[in-house]
Amino acid sequence: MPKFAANLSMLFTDLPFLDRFGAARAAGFKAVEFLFPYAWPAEQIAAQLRAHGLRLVLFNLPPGDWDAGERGMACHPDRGDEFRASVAAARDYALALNVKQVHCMAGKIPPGLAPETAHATCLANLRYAADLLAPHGINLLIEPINHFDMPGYLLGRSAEALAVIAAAGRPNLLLQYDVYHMQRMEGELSNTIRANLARIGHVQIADTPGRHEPGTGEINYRHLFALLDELGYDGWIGCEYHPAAGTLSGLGWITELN
Ligand SMILES: O=C(O)C(=O)[C@H](O)CO
Ligand SMILES: [Mg+2]
Repeated sequence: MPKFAANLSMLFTDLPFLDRFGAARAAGFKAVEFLFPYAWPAEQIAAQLRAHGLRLVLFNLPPGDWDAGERGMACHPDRGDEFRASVAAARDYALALNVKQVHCMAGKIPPGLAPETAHATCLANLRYAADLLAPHGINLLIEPINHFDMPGYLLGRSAEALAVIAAAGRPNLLLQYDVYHMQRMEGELSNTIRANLARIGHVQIADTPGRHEPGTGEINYRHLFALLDELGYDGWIGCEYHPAAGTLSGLGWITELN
């Protein structure tokens, strides 16, 4: 049976952030992930993980001004200092929270910038980040994100992200394969997973339309979970969906589809 991590940025959102850890454990999760830890001292989050016997498996580098619509800055040529500071901040939290994978959002292509320049900037920044994290045994992940939800995002298809990973030549730079985004952008889920398993460091799930729990839409998750098992995927699967009608009432898919 796959290992599922509760995404605390999308599940249990009726509770304050620090209360979501205990709720996830009570619901049966042994691991969690979320977008950003930076609004809380690492010690407060570590205390929640300890208190509930949970493992933190993923969070993101600081994304720039999220509320203003920024989604990372790795492809922004004029934000090098800020990017390097964001990597250091993520490294410090990852060490304090014993996290082995962090997600670097590539960013939206700045208006007027040639896409080739954005890609070259992103590549150089990812190499820098991967090298800073490697001595600590931390993987850096990049995730293609669908252009319906996030227009202008640099990486939209698995092939684009895999090309960046190949060009970077860093063994700790891996793919975050979000089944929801990939279904919306390209389909070919089984074949893509099968062909690229060695490059996939983390999987995330939601169904479409609606980005709700597995079983609510068009994706055959029973088939995909069996495939991941068959292929020997031993990473975590982040439950990154908006529950259709409450987190607890929407967890039945875990037993129904596995
Ligand atoms: O949106 C997603 O799928 C993610 O995983 C990012 O971390 C946040 O946009
Ligand atoms: Mg995702």
